[in-house]
Amino acid sequence: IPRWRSKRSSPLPPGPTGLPHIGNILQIDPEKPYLTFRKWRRRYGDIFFCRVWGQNTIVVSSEKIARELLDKRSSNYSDKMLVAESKAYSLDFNTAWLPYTDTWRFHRRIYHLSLRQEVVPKYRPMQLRRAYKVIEDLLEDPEGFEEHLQAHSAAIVMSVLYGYETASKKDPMVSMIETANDYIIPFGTPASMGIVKAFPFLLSIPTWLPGGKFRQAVMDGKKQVKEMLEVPYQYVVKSMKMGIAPTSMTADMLQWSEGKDDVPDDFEECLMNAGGTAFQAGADTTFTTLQGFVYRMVTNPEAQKRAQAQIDAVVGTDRLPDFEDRESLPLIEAIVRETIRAMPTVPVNLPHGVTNDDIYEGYFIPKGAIVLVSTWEILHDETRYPEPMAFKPERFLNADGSIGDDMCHLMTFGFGRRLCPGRHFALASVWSAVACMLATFNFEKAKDAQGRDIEPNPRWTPGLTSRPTDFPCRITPRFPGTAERVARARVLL
Ligand code: HEM
Repeated sequence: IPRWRSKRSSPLPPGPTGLPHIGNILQIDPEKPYLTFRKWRRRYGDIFFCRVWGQNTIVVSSEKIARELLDKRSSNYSDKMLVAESKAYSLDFNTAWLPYTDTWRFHRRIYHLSLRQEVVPKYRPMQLRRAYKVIEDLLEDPEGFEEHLQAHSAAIVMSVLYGYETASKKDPMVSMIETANDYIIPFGTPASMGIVKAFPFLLSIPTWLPGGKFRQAVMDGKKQVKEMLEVPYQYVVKSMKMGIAPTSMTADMLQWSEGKDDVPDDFEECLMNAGGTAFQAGADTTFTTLQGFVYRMVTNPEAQKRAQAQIDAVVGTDRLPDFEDRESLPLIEAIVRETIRAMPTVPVNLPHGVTNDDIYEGYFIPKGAIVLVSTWEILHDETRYPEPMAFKPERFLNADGSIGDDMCHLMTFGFGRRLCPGRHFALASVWSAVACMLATFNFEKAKDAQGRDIEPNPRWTPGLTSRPTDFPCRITPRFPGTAERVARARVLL
């Protein structure tokens, strides 16, 4: 592939040679792309160039370059590519796939009005109530922890978006959304969209031909997406008519729009789409982070004990931690940060599209390219984090035990104008669940029939988020009377 140059003849960043048409796709580890990027970073440096299905791709592995391009030059680095392809899949409802347009800006306005830092504290009682429910679920069925954390994350997000209270087991609304997710997640990756870009006939062949299975899946998926967007929205509209809708992003925005004259014509569609996006963006990510926390606790008993001792000293054993305690519990904060540093929830950031040709440090960055930030690589830089593979929450503490000012965990929420609008809410959800679980349970290795520890050897899920799964562990209450403690906390909430 010729390394083409700009008029000013600046070279593209260096990078691996690829094959015609498909580029470097076969060289990239599909499950752990950040490991391939690590190899290439060592060879080519903090900014390198590759092609994925003919898509020019710039990969950034340093915070300095990510900030320079995506934050400081954000007006040029906030677009999206594959716009026609995402439409073909009916994924163009999703904020994260929208190009840099007024529709996208209005989606961001919705999130800003309802999820900004000053607004999210109103959801704290709900977040705590949901954290108490996790304690109850773990008391009843500790082995099903993965399922409980997943249900918890979905519940908390359904509540903030729609004021919808999920039923305890297999909620019908959540199941419906998850069915749509089974379609959206595999189809929604840049690689699968790239396949359609490369072979557009896949979407037009009759369904009964062999390749037609693909087309059938897309057709079914479109129906599921439509349902996923409309049903929860209609639920809020109906609850509002009945005067029983609790506060939520959708209810607040419907109220906000009443009597306003600067509301766009497609307001309803935007609100539906913003809700659908935020469920997708928020439930799986929160679950992934909490699952990562459990794994780190099982494998790092010392860190766990120190955090529990701090909770016992600050909170005591009568009540449960609440947000008022947050500043007095620096170790909990440090554990959350280190959990995310050790395996960022989103290890490689979502693609940002380049609007106009640009030059960075003498390298040409072509219009139409996408920029990926390898967050995992930045957070495993051994010059910044010695022994990067070790779990050490104390990295984030000052010498006097107070929390330090390295907020690197925020990088897992992205950069620039596309930065995750749900981050304040998400971090509060994670904090409350982590603090409540550590106050009440020990997380230990499971034992085999001979009473020996079973070393957890999790599988890390591939995809946009990566979480440890399929590892056994033993979750036992730290004190007798935990159920009563939860019941008391519930009354006092
Ligand atoms: C631990 C939890 C979460 C993580 C790690 C996370 C991470 C991310 C990341 C990496 C992006 C892409 C940013 C970029 O392109 O630079 C993103 C975008 C987004 N997130 Fe989150 N997120 C989380 C929770 C949430 C929650 C709870 C919500 C809403 C309730 C949410 C809503 C969104 C939306 C709407 C976008 C698209 C933004 C855009 O393209 O303009 N996220 N998130």
